[in-house]
Amino acid sequence: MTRLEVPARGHVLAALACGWLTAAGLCLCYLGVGRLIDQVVSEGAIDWRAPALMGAGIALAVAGVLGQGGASGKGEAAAEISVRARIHRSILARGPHGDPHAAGGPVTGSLASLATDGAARVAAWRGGFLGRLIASVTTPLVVVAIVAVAVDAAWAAALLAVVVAVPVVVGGFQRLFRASTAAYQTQSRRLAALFLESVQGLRLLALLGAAERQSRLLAAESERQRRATMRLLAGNQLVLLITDVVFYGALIGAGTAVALARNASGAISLGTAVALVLISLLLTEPISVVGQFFYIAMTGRAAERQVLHALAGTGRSAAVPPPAAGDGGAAVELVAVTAGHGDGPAVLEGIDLRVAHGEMVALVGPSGSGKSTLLSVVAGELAPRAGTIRLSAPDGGPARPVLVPQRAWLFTGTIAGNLRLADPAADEQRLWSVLRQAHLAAEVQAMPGGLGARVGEEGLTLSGGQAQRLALARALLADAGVLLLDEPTSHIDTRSERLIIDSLRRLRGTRTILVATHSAALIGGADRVIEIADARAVAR
Ligand SMILES: Nc1ncnc2c1ncn2[C@@H]1O[C@H](COP(=O)(O)OP(=O)(O)OP(=O)(O)O)[C@@H](O)[C@H]1O
Repeated sequence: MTRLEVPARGHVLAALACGWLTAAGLCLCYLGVGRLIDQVVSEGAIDWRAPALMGAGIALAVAGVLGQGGASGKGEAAAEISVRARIHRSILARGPHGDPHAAGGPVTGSLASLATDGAARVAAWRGGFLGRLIASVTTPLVVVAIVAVAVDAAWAAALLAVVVAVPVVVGGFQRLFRASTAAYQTQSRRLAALFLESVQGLRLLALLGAAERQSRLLAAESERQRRATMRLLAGNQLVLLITDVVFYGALIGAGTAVALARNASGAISLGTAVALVLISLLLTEPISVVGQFFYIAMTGRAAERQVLHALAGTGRSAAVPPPAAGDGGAAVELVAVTAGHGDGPAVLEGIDLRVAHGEMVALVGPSGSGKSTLLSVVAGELAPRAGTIRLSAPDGGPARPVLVPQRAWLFTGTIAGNLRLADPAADEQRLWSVLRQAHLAAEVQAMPGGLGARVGEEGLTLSGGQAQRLALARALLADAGVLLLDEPTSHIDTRSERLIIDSLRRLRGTRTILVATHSAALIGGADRVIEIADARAVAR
């Protein structure tokens, strides 16, 4: 997996350094304790050096802990801002008209959830936790190195061997339990699929009189799932117990045994032996982060993979070059354009089309003939396989297209929020103006909260016609010279159809409009009708 670029490297290194500082401080403090014991035992008096050593050690450890907390917090904040900004840019790159279900790309709604929860998880892992994790895992090596240099090389060498052997033993135990985790996941997936199918086919099951049977099957499957869960939990508890016992037992036991042996042989004093036993407690530091590792790192890495996948999806669609500016003679000009989807056959072949400024052209043709494909190509969503597309403003500069897809996509939020996706700076006056142009102002005024009325999951359910007019208003707010409408009146009530057609009539002359449609009323309102048939465009 390639890694997500996160601007938290400095903070991670600072957290690592602070973790080491804490370990070094605690080593000093314990050595001070050892010295104090030696003084009391052998001299019966205490001079200033032992307490000074302890004090200095505690000060270093406190500085390390505070510094690590600060660095982790700052790293997490920096990472979260950066990841969230990249996802926001990716959402904006899809545009207000972006098809949330564009081929191969992630659903825009899931991008929004990635930008909130996903970004926080990635940040907690890469910005906040990574430095602490590396510090904890490497603490035993730092401690062993300090002891080797400053106290007793033999104790350090013996403990180094144990420090290296323990993770290997624990890893072996965990591998033994991997099979039970896999079995649990398979069982889980089977139950989820069964539930989903039962809910989707509920009506059919009832009609067939099979609902009772299916519910008994679900109950049996749920019981199997419960048992698998309990087995997994029991297994996990055992792994945790073994891990704890092996880590604590081996490290503290070995640390104590070697220290006592060295003291018995006269190599180190009693105080130093006690200090080494205390220091061996520091060697168990990695175990303190294992639990957090599974939660923060696993969920963070999973979120990171999703973010990378989502951003890669945007990269592909952003690779479509924007249509070139023309000479100003026509608003839209297609020359010998050939286009298709993926590796499929060409849907459009050698299309030549000129649309004048302010003209409204209806694209007609049988279903599947390529009307939507043509609009995607003009919108810059789909790169043509051959040919040229030019969009120009009346003054000769480049013109911006905006596409309103067949299914109006509304985000959970307010009416104003949905409109402002097209122009975040638009004031209320402009919002009302585009709503009036789309013949939706009166209905929004009547909604509780007006522009602040909530739509989507926790709010009002707009009718298909209202949603389509809101999408049209949003496109008008984008202030694009070329308006591309994909079947704006299909699947909506006749009143909404009439209102949309009237809106488009009023827009004629001010915007260049290409509208793919089967509606006779809409076709009747156009300046010109172009039929797409056999992959070619023919005037009708
Ligand atoms: N994302 C896609 N991937 C692969 N093939 C596609 C994709 N979108 C459209 N097609 C294919 O391209 C052809 C033209 O489809 P298109 O949607 O452009 O037709 P249309 O004229 O707009 O149809 P309708 O009137 O039903 O909306 C069809 O054969 C369709 O199956």
